[in-house]
Amino acid sequence: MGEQLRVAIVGSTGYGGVELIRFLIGHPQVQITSVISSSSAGGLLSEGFPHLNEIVTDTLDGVDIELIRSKADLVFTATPHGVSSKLVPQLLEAGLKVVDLSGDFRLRDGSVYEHWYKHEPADSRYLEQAVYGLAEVFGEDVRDVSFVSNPGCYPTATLLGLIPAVQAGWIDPATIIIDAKSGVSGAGRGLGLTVHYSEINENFLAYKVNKHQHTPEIESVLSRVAGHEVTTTFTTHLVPMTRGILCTMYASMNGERTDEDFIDLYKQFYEGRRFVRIIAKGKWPATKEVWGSNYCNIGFSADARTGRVTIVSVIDNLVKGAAGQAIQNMNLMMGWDEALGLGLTPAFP
Ligand SMILES: NC(=O)C1=CN([C@@H]2O[C@H](COP(=O)(O)OP(=O)(O)OC[C@H]3O[C@@H](n4cnc5c(N)ncnc54)[C@H](OP(=O)(O)O)[C@@H]3O)[C@@H](O)[C@H]2O)C=CC1
Ligand SMILES: CC(=O)N[C@@H](CCC(=O)OP(=O)(O)O)C(=O)O
Repeated sequence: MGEQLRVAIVGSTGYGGVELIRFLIGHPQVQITSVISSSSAGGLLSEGFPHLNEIVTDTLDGVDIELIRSKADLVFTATPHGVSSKLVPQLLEAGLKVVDLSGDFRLRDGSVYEHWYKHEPADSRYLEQAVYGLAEVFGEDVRDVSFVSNPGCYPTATLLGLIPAVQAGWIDPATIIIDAKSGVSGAGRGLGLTVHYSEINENFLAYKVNKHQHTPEIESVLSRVAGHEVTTTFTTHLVPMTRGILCTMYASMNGERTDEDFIDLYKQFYEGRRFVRIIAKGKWPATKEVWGSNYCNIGFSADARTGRVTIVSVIDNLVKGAAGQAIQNMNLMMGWDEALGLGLTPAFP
């Protein structure tokens, strides 16, 4: 075994951060050399996360660029929107490789970011430098680069489900409707009324309707694939479960297609990509089939009666939607097998 890559995690006390740690502990080419917290430096990570007791014994470092530079070669920034935009440029200037999990570098146009995220955008030089890491589609772009912007959780499930059909011209992009549902860990570890047990338990609600910050990310990628501007209706819902995203997507078909046609098209598109699984005809993906794993499962029904296709995709928001895809991107950046360290089997039941 060659020398291991030294990795630091900023935001290691958040849900994305601890999920990165869970996978990176088993990564054969990586050593975690710094777990970082802006509010608990000097404390033990495992104090707040007893599931890591006697597994991770590290003391939390503060956010100190010089210290990070001395300890690490690559940094995962699992930090909130508005924090990454300021922090990542400093890490890049220090010569570090970066995979950012936030939304701060996913949109090239700073004014679009400001409109949807309500934060000041990052400097345009760094927005231009960021490579969008939807691994199964743009994985080649990521090879050998030093800065990857990890896709959003909803866009990952949505785009993996839509891109092959849009690229083939089998659906009319103008008719796409995306009906997305997420478990509450998608909102992070911070406390708030919407994730309060007594308010989300036995409840089910739509939120950010026509205002969700992932809308421009989905539209810009679909526009890139379609070759013309695409707008979509994208509605998010909160489900009383911990992990998982399920997206149901509808679009009008161009021409007559069967379920088998869609299955064949998608199997061909994702050939050799181990983390996308196309479900057999007549079956529908469920979030439990991907729980705790980096898989995305996709199923179809092409309806001759309405001329529309229904596409359903599922991911674990914390894995394929965040930490897992970030590690997949690191693997691609380093020229390694994309599945390294990503333990393939979902937890069931
Ligand atoms: N949860 C999910 O399913 C997904 C999340 N994401 C994105 O990943 C990022 C992390 O999300 P998630 O882990 O859920 O969020 P959490 O709220 O659980 O964690 C964020 C962490 O960031 C740290 N942090 C806060 N402010 C600062 C700061 N100024 N400097 C450095 N660190 C700071 C906090 O730790 P401390 O106070 O210890 O520093 C906190 O634990 C976000 O941008 C989120 O949008 C992306 C896809 C899916
Ligand atoms: C359930 C829930 O609240 N989900 C979050 C998902 C956003 C997220 O995690 O942030 P990114 O934009 O970095 O992907 C939301 O809808 O805003």
